[in-house]
Amino acid sequence: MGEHGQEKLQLRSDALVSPNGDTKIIEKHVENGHAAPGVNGGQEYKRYTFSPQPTLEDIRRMQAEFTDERNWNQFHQPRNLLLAMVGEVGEVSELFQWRGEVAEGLPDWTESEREHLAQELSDVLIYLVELAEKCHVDLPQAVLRKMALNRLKYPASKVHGSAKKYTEYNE
Ligand SMILES: Nc1ccn([C@H]2C[C@H](O)[C@@H](COP(=O)(O)OP(=O)(O)OP(=O)(O)O)O2)c(=O)n1
Repeated sequence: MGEHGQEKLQLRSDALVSPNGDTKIIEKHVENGHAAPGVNGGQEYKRYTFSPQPTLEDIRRMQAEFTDERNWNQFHQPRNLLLAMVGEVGEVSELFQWRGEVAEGLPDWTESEREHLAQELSDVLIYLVELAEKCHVDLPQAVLRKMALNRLKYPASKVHGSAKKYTEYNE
């Protein structure tokens, strides 16, 4: 591939599709060097990826240590954990409310707003993982089973490019 071709490829991999469907070239949407190829509306772009650690089991164990050290297990029954998680979801919602739709990567948010969001999303995850533990749901395996079901319910060949719910598709 010539120099020109490489430049085109670079531009394409920097393209991001905004919520209204326009493809934009943006300067910064992947941080910490994590990136994987993705597809959005037929366009290739760098998909944001996570660090591999901690695993869900790591998070479950760390939260169990946190609650044991404080003798808080007595308060952490399933219903309380569910209410705590929903409360934290509300805190995430507060960060988004009245701002209108935002593009992937939250380009207009300050570092402090991003950190606040990271903290609130972490609270949701921590309570979700502990809720699953206390309900004896093996969350990593349950997710695999559920994703297999989702693939059966929404075959890519049938639903490609459509966001309709499965009940809206004619047999
Ligand atoms: N009884 C508790 C209280 C807190 N936590 C842990 C899990 C959450 O990650 C975090 C929640 O702490 P807060 O209830 O203080 O909530 P925030 O951190 O969101 O603070 P604020 O509500 O002031 O934004 O601490 C916990 O496991 N059990």
